[in-house]
Formats: sequence, C-alpha cells, structure tokens
Amino acid sequence: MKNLLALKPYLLRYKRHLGEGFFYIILTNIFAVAGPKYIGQAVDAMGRTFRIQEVVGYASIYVLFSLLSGIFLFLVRQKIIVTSRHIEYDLKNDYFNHLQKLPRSFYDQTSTGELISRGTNDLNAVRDFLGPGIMYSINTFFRLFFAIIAMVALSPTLTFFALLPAPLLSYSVYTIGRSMQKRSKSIQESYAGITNLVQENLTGIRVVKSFTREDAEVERFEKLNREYYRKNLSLGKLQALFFAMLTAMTAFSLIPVIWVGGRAVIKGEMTNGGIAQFIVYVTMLSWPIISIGWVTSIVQKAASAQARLNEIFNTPPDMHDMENPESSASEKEQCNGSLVFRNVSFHYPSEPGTTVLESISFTVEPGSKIAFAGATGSGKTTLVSLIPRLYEPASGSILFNGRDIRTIPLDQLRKKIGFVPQNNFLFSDTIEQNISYGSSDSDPQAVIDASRIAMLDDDVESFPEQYRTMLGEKGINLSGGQKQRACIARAVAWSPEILVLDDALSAVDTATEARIFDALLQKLPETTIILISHRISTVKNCDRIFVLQGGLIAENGTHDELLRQNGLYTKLHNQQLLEDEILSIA
Ligand SMILES: Nc1ncnc2c1ncn2[C@@H]1O[C@H](COP(=O)(O)OP(=O)(O)OP(=O)(O)O)[C@@H](O)[C@H]1O
Repeated sequence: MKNLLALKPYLLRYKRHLGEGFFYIILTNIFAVAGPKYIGQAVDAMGRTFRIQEVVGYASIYVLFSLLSGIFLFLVRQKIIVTSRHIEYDLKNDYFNHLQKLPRSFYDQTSTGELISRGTNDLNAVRDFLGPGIMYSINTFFRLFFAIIAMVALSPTLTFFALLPAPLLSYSVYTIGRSMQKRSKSIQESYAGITNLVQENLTGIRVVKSFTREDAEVERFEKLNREYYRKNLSLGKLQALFFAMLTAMTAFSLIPVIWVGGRAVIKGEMTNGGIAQFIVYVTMLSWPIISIGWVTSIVQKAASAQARLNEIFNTPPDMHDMENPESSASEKEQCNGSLVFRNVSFHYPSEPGTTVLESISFTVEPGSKIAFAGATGSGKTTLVSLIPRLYEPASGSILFNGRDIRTIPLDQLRKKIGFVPQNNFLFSDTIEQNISYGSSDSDPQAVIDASRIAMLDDDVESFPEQYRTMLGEKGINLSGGQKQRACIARAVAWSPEILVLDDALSAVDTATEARIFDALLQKLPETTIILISHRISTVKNCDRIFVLQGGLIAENGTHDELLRQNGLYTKLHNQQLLEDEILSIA
C-alpha cells in the first residue's frame, strides 16, 4: 500500500478539483437518500383515501431529488474521473521522461516489452484506482453514512437485520476480487511476453525471413497467444460467476428485511410506506457494500502496479555529476578536443566478475586523429562508450578538455561528442530531419555540408525528393552504406569537438571506407577523431593507432612504427594483405 504514496504529489496538484468532487459526492448522496422518504409517503398516501394530487406531489419531489442526485453525480464524475485522466497524462509524461534519462546499463537488463507493459497495463491499473477507486470509496462511505442514519431513524432492529449479510457480501467480493486480480496479473504478464515477441520478431523480420523461420515464429506466437486466450477465458468465467453471485446475494439480503419488516407491519409497528422506503434503502446500499470488496481489489491491483512503476521511477537517471571537482591547474587548461584516459578499468554492471578493460591510459591531443584496432571482443566499443559516459569506469578517470568528465554536466559533455555507434538508427522522417536531429537549428546548408563531409551528398541528390526524401522505418529505403553515411553526417552536423566513429562504415567496401575516412580526416582538421575499424587500410593514416587485446592496450604507435614492432598489428596487417590477394585472384 505504501507504494501508492508515490501518487501524493499528483493528487496534491489537483486538490481543488478533488475537493470539489468530494463536495459533490456529499450533495449527490444527500439527495439520493432523501428521495425514498417520498416513496414511503406516496405508498402510505395510497393506503388512505386515494388522492391523485397527493401521490403526484410526492412522486414529483422524488423525481426532483433523483434528478438533483444525478446532476451532482455527473459533476462528481466530471471532477474525479477527469482528474484521474489528468494524473494519468502527467504520469505517462513523467514515465516517458524518466525512461529517456535512464542509463544504458538499465536498457541492457530490461526488455522493451516489459517497459511497454508497465507504461500501459500498470499505468491503467493505477488510473483505475485514481478514478473509480477513489470515487467509489468516498461515495460508498457517504452513501452508507446517510442511508444508515435514515434507516436507523425508521427502525434500528430492521437496520440490524438489513446489514447482517453485508460483511459476508463484502468478503465474498473481496475474495473473488483477489482471485480475479491474480488472474489479471497473469494475463498482464502474458501480454508483456506477447508484446516482446512481436516487437522482437518485427525488428528482426529480415533475419526471420532469411532463415525461413516464419512458421516457427508463427508457432511461437500461437503458443503465447493461446496461453493469453486461455487465461482471459478463465478470468471471463470467474467474472460471469461473480456477477451472477452478486445478483443472487443482493436478492437474499432482502429476505430478512421482508421477513422481519413484514411482521412489524402486521403488528402495526411500521407502515407500508415505511417498509417500502426501507427496501429502497437496502437495494440502494447493495452496490456500495459490494463495491467495498471491489474497491479493495482495485487498490491492491494499483498498489502492485505502482510498485512496478516505482521500480522504474526509483532507478537513478544517468550518472550524476561529481561535486567539488578536484582537478589540478594544468588539467583545467582549456584545450578543445583533448582526451586523457588514466588507468581506466571497467566491467559491465551486469557482469561484475568480468573485467573488460584494464588499466587503460592514453592521451589524445586536440585535433588529432587516433584509431583503435584489435580482434573482435577486445574491448574497442566498450572503451569509446566511456567517453560520453554511457557507462562509468570501475576505476581510473577520464579527462576531457582537462576536466574529469564526471565534473562536466552530462548534457554539456554529450553535446561536444559526435558518436556514431556500430548499430545505428535512423528515424522514419526525411533525410534532412535525420541529419539535423539534435542540432539546435535545422539549417539546410549545414545539412548539405555535413552530407558532403560524409560523402552522402551525391547519393541524396540522385533521389527525386533529395533531402526531403522520407525514410522508412530505420531508414529501410537506404542501402547499408547510405544509412551509415547518413549517421556520420548526423554526427558531423552536430559540430562536435570529438567525433567517435565505431566501425561506422563496415557496410561499404574496404577501398571506399578508406577513401571516406581519409576525406573526413582532412575535412575536419580541428576535430579530434577517434576511429574504430577492423581494416588496417582505414586506420593506417591516423596519427596514432592503439591495438587492443583482451581489454589491454597491447601496442600503440603510427602505422609505420607498429609495422616495425612486428607484433599483433603486423599480424593483422599481413592477414588482411593475404585476404586482399586471395580476393583479387578469385
Ligand atoms: N552490454 C554488455 N553487457 C555485458 N557484456 C558486454 C556488453 N557489451 C559487450 N560486452 C562484452 O564486453 C567485451 C568487449 O566487447 P566490445 O563490444 O567492447 O568489443 P569490440 O572490440 O568492440 O568488438 P567488435 O570488434 O566485435 O565490435 C566482450 O567480451 C563482450 O562480450
């Protein structure tokens, strides 16, 4: 239950609306409970000499009170249910906002389907509590309060008999409600599984097709869908039983009232009108009594949904900036684009026992072009991911422009780094919008300039709509190489001080990759460029090349220096020369 306390700020934000809603709840109940008195008086009037005006008079008052009660009930819904929609809107925005701030390590460990399910199903359960949950619980309280006062005024004994089955009724609703809640939780889990499967399947549809796994995927989906269908049916059956049982129990609860009340009428202790009025109260109370159990299960469902949402909300956003930065005077020197790694070690948060980088130290001068080479899995991507603080080193420090990166506000740091990751992403938008994504102003000339630098301009100009060409999902209507160059253009348009290119042109042939990078190195003389590539022909013109092996810097130097060392780099170089020779013979 304490999980629901997280909703307090939202409720306080709308306290005026909620306060008005509560006031209307009191009014609707006063009129609802006052009405049946006139039914009683009309019945008594009919027992005397029948005078139509008298009966019509009572009936009119009853209709008027019912009308007023209805109008105030409408206002209650306007205030409370509408407020719950406002809070749902705020919560959804906050949820999405928070997801944007969560670190990479969080996404490494949480599936997309899970996050979608929490943002939809769980949020709906919380909304049910904020709207119907709050409204029915307060309404039940006042309905019981006013109706019981009116009933006791008529007959305390009859009130006792009328309320006798109430705890049983409430308890049954509560127990069945709990069971329904368990079933709907399991349905939600199935739903999250289906969402995940569909999302993964559609994202990887090309792999599915090329491995002709369509039938197997359909079978996997059918299995999950069957499970989901079976769980829904089982909930449906329970719901059907539940409502049939409620109707029967409400009818049964009238038996003691008619029995004891009828005897009181026969004895002359109560009038016909009195018992009629009483029966109306009992019928009127059946739903509020039932709703005690129902609201309890809504609250429980909301509490567990909110607990799942709190898990996300309580996950701290991206790394915090270090307070009281302590850098030496020389470190504070402003030199744009310089980068220093000092004894940096790292392991992924999900695998604390596996060291991925160990005691990495190097210095990159502003404007210089450096490269990381090395076998697959040697730690190249991991190393460059530490520069924009996608992950935090386990030990050691990284200095950018002479300052420890932990002391630079994250958004400022990332604004200075153009990052082109291995697995790139383009949005379903125009090429122009994709390239200017993230730049503060979308200057068409800047887009064209960036495309020229990334050698994309000729391709785009050959398209009928040029930079206005709409891209399909993830840039589906571009070739692999065009997509990669569009991503490089996007990073270049950002005018970064450091440009990090992680295997950013793997989709083009060796000669084209080398040509594009050589042009990049020349066209951006002031930008520090950090390049990762498996191809020696691409990295060979860099000022310094670092060769990684098992998370350590095994060798470093210029291309010629490394060849003279006759070590790992030379081995890679010879291997690639051999591959090229074989290819040329073939
Ligand atoms: N998100 C992750 N969680 C846990 N381990 C990871 C994660 N990403 C990478 N690793 C592991 O870290 C090691 C280094 O991976 P990394 O991607 O940095 O290598 P790489 O040199 O860039 O490889 P490649 O040339 O194939 O891109 C590998 O053993 C890999 O399995």
